[in-house]
Amino acid sequence: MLTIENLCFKRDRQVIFHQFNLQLMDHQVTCFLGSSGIGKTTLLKLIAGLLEPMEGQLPRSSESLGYVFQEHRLKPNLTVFDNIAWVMKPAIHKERINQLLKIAGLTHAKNYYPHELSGGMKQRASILRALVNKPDLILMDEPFQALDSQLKKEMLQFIQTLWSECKPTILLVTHDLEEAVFLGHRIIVLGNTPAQIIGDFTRDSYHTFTHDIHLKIEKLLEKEMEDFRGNTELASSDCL
Ligand SMILES: Nc1ncnc2c1ncn2[C@@H]1O[C@H](COP(=O)(O)OP(=O)(O)OP(=O)(O)O)[C@@H](O)[C@H]1O
Repeated sequence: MLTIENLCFKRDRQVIFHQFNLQLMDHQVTCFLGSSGIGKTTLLKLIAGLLEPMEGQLPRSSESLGYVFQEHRLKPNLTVFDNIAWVMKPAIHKERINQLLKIAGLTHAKNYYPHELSGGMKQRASILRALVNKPDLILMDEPFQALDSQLKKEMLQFIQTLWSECKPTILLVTHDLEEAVFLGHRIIVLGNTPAQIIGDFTRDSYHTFTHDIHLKIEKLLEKEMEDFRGNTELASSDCL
C-alpha cells in the first residue's frame, strides 16, 4: 500500500495541496485526471522525491522507481540502446534491453540517435528507459500526449503487456479518459484548489468501467473545467 497522509505543499503563494490524503494499492495502475494546473505533475514529483512537501507523509522514495516525464529527456549523444543501458543497474542483463526494444517495436532503431527518431519513437525509448530496471513503482506523466492515435493505441497495448509481465504499481497522469479507462484499475479525478479528490472509481467485478462511470467522470471533468474557466475569468477581471 502506498500512503500519502496530510500532504501540504505550496508554490510561491499558491497552496496546491492542503492536508491531502490518499491510499493506493500496490500492483495496480492508478490514473489521475483533472484540469490543467490542478497539481497532478506536482503530486508525481512529490512521490518521486523531486519536490519536498512542507508537511505530511509520503511513501518512502523507493530505490526501484521509474519516471516517464512529459518530455522524453533522452541524451542526444547516445543511441537508443545506450540511452537505456546508461541507467541500467549492473544486476540487469543487457539482453533485457533487446527484449524491451522488441516489445516496443524499436529493434531496428536501437543504434539510432534521438535526432533520428520520430516523436513516438523517442517517447517509447524513454518509457523503456524507465522500465529497464524492473521498478516496483512507475510514475508516468502524460507519456502519450505527443503520439498520434494509432501509436497511442499501440503504446497502451505495450504498457498493458509490460504491466502483465511483472505487475508494477503504475501512477499515470493523463488528460485522456479513454486512456485511463483502458489502463487503469482505478481512476482518481482531482479538482478544487487546493487539490482534492472529487472522484474515485475502481473497476467493477467484471473488471471494466461501466458506461455509467464513464459518464460520471466526463461530467466531473466538464464541471471542473467550467469552474476553472470561471476562476480564471474572475482572476483576470481582478487584474483590470
Ligand atoms: N516550477 C514551478 N514554479 C512555480 N509554480 C509552478 C511550477 N510548476 C508548476 N507550478 C504551478 O503549480 C500548479 C500545479 O502544477 P502542475 O504542473 O502540478 O499541474 P498539472 O495538474 O500537472 O497540470 P497539467 O495538466 O497542465 O500538466 C500550477 O498552478 C502551476 O502553475
